[in-house]
Amino acid sequence: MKINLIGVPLHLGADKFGCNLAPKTYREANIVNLIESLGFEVFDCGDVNVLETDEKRKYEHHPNLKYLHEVVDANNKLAQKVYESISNGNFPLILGGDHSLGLGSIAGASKSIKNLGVVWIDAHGDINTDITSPTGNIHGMPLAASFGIGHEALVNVYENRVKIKEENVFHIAGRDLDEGEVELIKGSKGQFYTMDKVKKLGIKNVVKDMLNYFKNKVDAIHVSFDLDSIDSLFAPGTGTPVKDGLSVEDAKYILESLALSGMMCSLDIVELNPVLDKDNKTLDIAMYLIKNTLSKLKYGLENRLTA
Ligand SMILES: NC(=[NH2+])NCCC[C@H](N)C(=O)O
Ligand SMILES: [Mn+2]
Ligand SMILES: [Mn+2]
Repeated sequence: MKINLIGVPLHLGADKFGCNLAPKTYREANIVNLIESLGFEVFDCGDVNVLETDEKRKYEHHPNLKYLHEVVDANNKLAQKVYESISNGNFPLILGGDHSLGLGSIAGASKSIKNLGVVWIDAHGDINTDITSPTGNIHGMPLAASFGIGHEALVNVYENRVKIKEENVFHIAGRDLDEGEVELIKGSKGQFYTMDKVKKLGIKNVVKDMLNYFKNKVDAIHVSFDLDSIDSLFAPGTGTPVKDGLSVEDAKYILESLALSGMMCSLDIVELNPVLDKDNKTLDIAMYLIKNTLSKLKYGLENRLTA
């Protein structure tokens, strides 16, 4: 198994410059060497090509889906890379970029894996639609679109089908939810462990619930990690920071437990904004989490084979 690095220099889904620079920042911080030092072979697939556009064309395709055409195009390309990586027996590590890239990751992973589970770790719900979104930023919509709720252009990214079952979604660390998102969660078949719930239960119990929930339920799990799930005090370098979030150790524990479970097939690390970061704090956290998570992947594979 190789690790496939896939960079997604996309910020149009966030409508804020900066997170498009993150893939370059990770490479300059020697992410490839870091992963190789864990004993993995790394193949860097390079960056997904993002179409050029400009501010004036934001609403060209839809009044509340900014840069719709460009975001969909980038996700179609990403989905193909993720699909190829997994179907070749490799592990795609997707480096964002804004979180709209979850559309493409999940589309690609769910083409290889029939019954895909998704763990979405995020201060935000990312379950808005063009109707409920207060901003029109597509990075607030990818999770809903993946389970079939939202504009058809997002739901049908890459392939005309709903990518995952709503009940296969496990969301952790929500604490900045919009009205429409709260409504959707109320009637949802997905699992939503908000920050309040995390604090009440403790992270160990959250992870226990998560692993039990997915046991015998899904074929594999795609993990989508938004760095703003971490408390903005520790991780200031994101476009939409929120306080009172996960500690770095909480995040580490969630991710390493998923790696050790043997169920994780792919991983997004999103929303690093190097322009907003302070002393590389957020970059360092991201690198630390990537290193620790991947270092546990091998044990996960063994666990899977012996299970
Ligand atoms: N991936 C993210 N950081 N999403 C932030 C979304 C913020 C807000 N809920 C919106 O829909 O615009
Ligand atoms: Mn997000
Ligand atoms: Mn977020």
